[in-house]
Amino acid sequence: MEGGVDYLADERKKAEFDVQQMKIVWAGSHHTFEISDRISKLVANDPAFSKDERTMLPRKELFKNTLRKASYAWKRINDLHLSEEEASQLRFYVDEPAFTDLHWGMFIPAIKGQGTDEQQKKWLPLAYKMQIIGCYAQTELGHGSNVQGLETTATFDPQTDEFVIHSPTLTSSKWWPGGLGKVSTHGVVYARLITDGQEHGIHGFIVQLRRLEDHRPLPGIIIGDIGMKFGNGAYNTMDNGVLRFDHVRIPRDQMLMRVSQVTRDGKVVQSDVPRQLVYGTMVYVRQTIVQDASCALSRAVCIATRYSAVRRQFGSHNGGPETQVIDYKTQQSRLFPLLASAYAFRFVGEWLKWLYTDVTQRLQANDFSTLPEAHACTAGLKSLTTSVTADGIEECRKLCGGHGYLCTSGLPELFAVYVPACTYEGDNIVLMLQVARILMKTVSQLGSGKLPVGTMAYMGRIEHLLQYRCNVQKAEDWLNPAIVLEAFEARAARMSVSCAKKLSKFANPEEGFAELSADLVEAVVAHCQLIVVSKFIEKLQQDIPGKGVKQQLKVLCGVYYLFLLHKHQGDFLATSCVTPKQASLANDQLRVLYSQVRPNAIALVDAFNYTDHFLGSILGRYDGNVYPKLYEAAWKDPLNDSVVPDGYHQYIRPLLKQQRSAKL
Ligand SMILES: CCCCC/C=C\C/C=C\C/C=C\C/C=C\C/C=C\C=C\C(=O)SCCNC(=O)CCNC(=O)[C@H](O)C(C)(C)COP(=O)(O)OP(=O)(O)OC[C@H]1O[C@@H](n2cnc3c(N)ncnc32)[C@H](O)[C@@H]1OP(=O)(O)O
Ligand SMILES: Cc1cc2nc3c(=O)[nH]c(=O)nc-3n(C[C@H](O)[C@H](O)[C@H](O)COP(=O)(O)OP(=O)(O)OC[C@H]3O[C@@H](n4cnc5c(N)ncnc54)[C@H](O)[C@@H]3O)c2cc1C
Repeated sequence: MEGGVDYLADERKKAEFDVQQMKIVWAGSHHTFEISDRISKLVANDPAFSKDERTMLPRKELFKNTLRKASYAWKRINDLHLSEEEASQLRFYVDEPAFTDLHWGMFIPAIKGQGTDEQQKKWLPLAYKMQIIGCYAQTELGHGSNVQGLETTATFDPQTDEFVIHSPTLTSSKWWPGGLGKVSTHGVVYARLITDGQEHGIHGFIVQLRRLEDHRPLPGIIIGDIGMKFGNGAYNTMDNGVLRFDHVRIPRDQMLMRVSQVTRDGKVVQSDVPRQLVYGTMVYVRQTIVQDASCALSRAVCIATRYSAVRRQFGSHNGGPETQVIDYKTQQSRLFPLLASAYAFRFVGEWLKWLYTDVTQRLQANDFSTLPEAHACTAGLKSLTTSVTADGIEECRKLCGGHGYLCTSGLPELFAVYVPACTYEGDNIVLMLQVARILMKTVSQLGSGKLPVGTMAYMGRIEHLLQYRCNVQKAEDWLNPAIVLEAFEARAARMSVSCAKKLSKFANPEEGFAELSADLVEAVVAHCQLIVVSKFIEKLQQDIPGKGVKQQLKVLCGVYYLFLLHKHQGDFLATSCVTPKQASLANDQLRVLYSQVRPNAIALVDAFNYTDHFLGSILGRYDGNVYPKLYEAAWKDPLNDSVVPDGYHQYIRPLLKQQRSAKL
C-alpha cells in the first residue's frame, strides 16, 4: 500500500463478519487456504512473474515470454519440491494461459482415464517429469461439437502391427488444440478407428508429433499455430494449433485401450467399460471449468466492488464529497447478484468436485451407474456458470464506467481470456441440449417404476410438484429455504413436463426435439439453476464457524435465488409457481437484502484473498488508491515515450499545413 494509506479502510471497518473465517470458507478448508495464500504471495513477490506489459507485447514476444514464465515456474516447482496441489496453485496464480494447462489439464487426464494400467505406467512418468509435453487434439477444422463426425482416420495395418494416422481432407485438419501449435511433442489424437475395412467409432491415440532432439515435426506431420485470437495479450499466450497427418505410423499399443482393445490380428474387443468413457476427459475438464467460473467471476466482482466504493458521482451537499457509486440502488442491483453468484458457483463447484471424485472411484471399481449424472451435471453446470460469468465480467466492466474500458482495469483482458469458456469443452448450447435429452428421458420414464436419482430426484415427486401452490404471504417468507426450493423445483419440473408434452405430439421425436430446442434449453436453465440454489442452501446447513459468517452467506444465498426469481419471473408466473403478488414480494425482499450486503461488500470481496498481482487491476487495488496509479500508468504507454508522435512529420504536419493554406 502506498504510504500505508488504505483508502478503503472505512469500508473495511463496516464489515459485520469475521473476514478471516470467510477466507477459509471461500478456499474450502484451512489447508487449501494456507496453500493458496502462501503460493499466491510467492508468485506476487517474484518479479519474474510480473505481468505489466502483457497487453502491449507483439505476439512473438508475448509467446516467448510465456515460455520463459512456464519454464521458470517449472524450475520453482522443482526447486521448492512443491506438491501436485501446490504446483497447480502456482500455475493458477501465474495467471497466464499456456501449453502447460493442456499438458496437465487434458493430456495427462486423458491417459489416466482412457489408458490401460500398462499404458499409464509407460507414459505418465515421462509426462509428470515433462520429458514429453502433450496436448489434446480432438477438434478439427470441419468438426468440433459433433465428435462422431471427426474425419481423421486410424487404420490398423496387421502387417506391421501399426496404426496409420491420416488426415484425408482439409476439414480433417486438427484445429484449435492448445499447446499444439508450437510446443507439444505428443498429442492424444482422436480419430476414427478402422480395422479390416470396418469403422469402430472415435478413439484416442498417443501420437508423437515432434522430434525430441530438435523439436522438428516428424515425417508426415504438418503443424503450426492457427493465428491471433480475440483481444490483446489474453489467450494469445497460447499456441492453439493446426495439425495434418500424411499416413503417419504409430505402434498398436499407442491406442488408448481402456474402453476397447485392438488385438494383434486386428480384432476390436470391447471391455465392459461404456464407450462414453472416451469422452471422460471432457467430463473432468468441464468440472474444473465450473470451479474456475467462480474464480473469474469473483475476480471481476472484486475489481468492480472496490472501484464502486472509490468512485463518486453526483450528490454533493454543501461542497461535501459526492456519492459513492456503490450506494446507488441500480449499481447494487447489478453488482450484488454477481457477488452472490460468485459465492454460489464456488459452492456448486465444490460439490461438483466431490461428485466427480465419487464417480471416478466408482469407475475404478467398474460401477458406471453414476456416469450419466456426472455427464448431465458437468455439461449443464459448465454451460450455466460460464455463460453467467462471461456476461458478468462484461457487466463489471460497465459498472466501472469509462475506466473499466482501460486495459489497466484488468477487465478487458479477463473478458478476452474468459469468454471462449462458453465455447471450449463443448459449446454451451450443444451441452444444454445434451442435458435436455437426459431430462426428457427422465420425464418419459416417470411412472415406469424407475425412480430418478441424484439431481433429477425431485422429478420423482412430480405429482406433488404439478399441484404445488406457493404459500408466500409476506416478503420475509421468501427467506425460508424450503419454500424457495419447492418453487424452483416446481418451475423446473413444470417446464420439463411442458416440453415433454409438446414433444409427444411429434410423430418423429428427433424432429420434435429440433423444433422445440429453444424451449428445451430454457427448461435446462431452470433445472441447472435449481441445482445451484439447492447446493447453496445445503452449504448453509453445514457447521460454519466465525462471527457473522453464516449470516452473510445466508444473505448472499437470498440475493442469489431472489435475483433469479426476479429475472425469470416470466417462467415462474407462466408455470403458475408464484402469483404476481408473490413475485413482487420477492423483489421487495431482494431490495432489503441488497441493503444488508452493502456494508459488507468490500469485506466480502476481500475474502477472495486475491493479491494485487493476481487481480492485475488498478481499479481493483486493495488500497483503493486508484487515481494516482491510473495517472502514473498512462505515462508508461509507449505512445507517451515521445511528446511529438512518430508520424507527425509524415501525416499530421502536412494535414495542418494544408488546412492553413486553404484558409489563406
Ligand atoms: C488475464 C486473465 C487470465 C484469467 C484466467 C481466468 C480464468 C480462466 C478460466 C478457466 C480456464 C479453465 C480451464 C481451461 C481449460 C480448457 C480450455 C482449453 C482447452 C479446451 C479444450 C477443448 O475444447 S477439447 C474439445 C472439447 N470438445 C467438446 O466438448 C465437444 C462437444 N461434443 C460432445 O461432447 C459430443 O459430441 C456430444 C456429447 C455433443 C454428442 O456426442 P454423441 O456421441 O453424438 O452423443 P449422443 O448425443 O449420441 O449421446 C450418446 C450417449 O452418450 C452420452 N454422453 C455424451 N457425452 C457424454 C460424456 N461426456 N460422458 C458420459 N456420457 C456421455 C449421452 O448422454 C448419450 O447417452 P444415452 O445413450 O444413455 O442416451
Ligand atoms: C480458446 C479455445 C481453445 C480450445 N482448445 C481446444 C483443445 O485444446 N483441444 C481441442 O480438441 N479443441 C479445442 N477447442 C475447440 C472447441 O472444443 C470447439 O470449438 C468447441 O467444442 C465448439 O465446437 P465448434 O467450434 O465445432 O462449434 P460449432 O459446433 O460449429 O458451433 C457453431 C454454432 O452452431 C451451434 N450448434 C452446433 N451444433 C448444434 C446443434 N446440434 N443444435 C443447435 N445448435 C448447434 C452452436 O451453438 C454455435 O452457435 C478450443 C476452442 C477454443 C475457442
